[in-house]
Amino acid sequence: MRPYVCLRLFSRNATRFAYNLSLPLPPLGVIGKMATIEKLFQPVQEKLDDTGNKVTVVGVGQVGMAAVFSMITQGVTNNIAMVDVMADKLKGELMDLQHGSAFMRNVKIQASTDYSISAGSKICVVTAGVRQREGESRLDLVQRNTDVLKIIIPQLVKHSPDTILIIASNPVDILTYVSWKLSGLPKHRVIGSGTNLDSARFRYLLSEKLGIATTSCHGYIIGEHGDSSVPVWSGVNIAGVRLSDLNQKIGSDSDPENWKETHTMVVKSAYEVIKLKGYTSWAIGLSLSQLARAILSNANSVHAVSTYLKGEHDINDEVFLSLPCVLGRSGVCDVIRQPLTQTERSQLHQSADLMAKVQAGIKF
Ligand SMILES: NC(=O)C1=CN([C@@H]2O[C@H](COP(=O)(O)OP(=O)(O)OC[C@H]3O[C@@H](n4cnc5c(N)ncnc54)[C@H](O)[C@@H]3O)[C@@H](O)[C@H]2O)C=CC1
Ligand SMILES: CC(=O)C(=O)O
Repeated sequence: MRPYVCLRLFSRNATRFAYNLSLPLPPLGVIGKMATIEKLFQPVQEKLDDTGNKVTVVGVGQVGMAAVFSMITQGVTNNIAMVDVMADKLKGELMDLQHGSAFMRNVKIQASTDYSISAGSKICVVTAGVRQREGESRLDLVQRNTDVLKIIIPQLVKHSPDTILIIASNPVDILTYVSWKLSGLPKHRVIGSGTNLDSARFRYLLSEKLGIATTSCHGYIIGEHGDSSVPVWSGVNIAGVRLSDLNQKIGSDSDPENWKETHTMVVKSAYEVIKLKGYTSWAIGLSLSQLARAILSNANSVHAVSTYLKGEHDINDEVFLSLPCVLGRSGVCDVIRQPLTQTERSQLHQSADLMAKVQAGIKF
């Protein structure tokens, strides 16, 4: 196997990059014997490579690169490995980031088509696979992306047996279930990006309607990331003031103010962006970065992510859907027991039934 060459000898305390170059390079020791470098440094001890916060991102397409860019510019990690099947694309993305090294804070970035580069990752984010074309639903991608995960997941677990998987590839809830099955990891270490994105879209749209900051609008979308997602109108609040106390019909068909439309817009969001620019990337990249930060910093913060749902809200199937979860260093620590209305509960059950039906048709 070709060596991975870390260029840190040439850029001490700057951003560090490695790539499995097509030509074998001399080992580090040989580079280190260059006269100028020998004159510059008095070696005291070997440098440690482990930063304790390594994240691997599989798939350097629109979503993967938005996630990488968010994580390194927001200081979530300073140790990223990127894996994809397209060697040229990988190298191009690596070089492009490398040219930004003067603007970053000592980030180590590696890229390879070989999964050994992912070894020792605290988190592996999976964004590989096909995306929807205009008019396609997320569920239309299920078998194609299951086949992609069959290649990826065993490799990730082989090289990082203690890792936490964050799945973003669609249909994300089904593929989180597939990853859990393929990985053999405990359920708290397999997480789908789920409705963290839908909830963010919801909060943004509420903020536009109310004329206040997105961060001051509190509310969760649960269930499926996508068409059957469930808005928890009963919990939407501003500074603890529940909108459902002000408008008892909020979110229902009979609401004269038609707040339901806000959720409809959330569901349509991805389709609209895909129609306009071909894909969605920035918001999911930021969402993945937030989830990685929660885990790496052991934040015990609450996020709507896709998790193992059997036993919650009387769901009997082995499905992964989003509920608000406490995320920390070991993955999902708690599922928040939201009190749901009868309508919200029955919508969640419909999502679960749909997931179970789709899962039954998957060829592993
Ligand atoms: N969960 C969410 O909220 C969101 C999920 N997505 C999903 O994320 C996925 C990726 O979307 P984009 O980045 O836009 O697609 P893209 O086509 O830009 O990138 C996909 C990448 O996966 C790579 N890939 C394919 N097979 C692979 C394999 N076996 N091993 C390693 N890499 C492989 C491709 O070479 C490509 O670079 C899609 O399934 C999309 O639907 C997209 C947006 C939001
Ligand atoms: C594509 C997708 O899943 C999203 O942007 O919500």
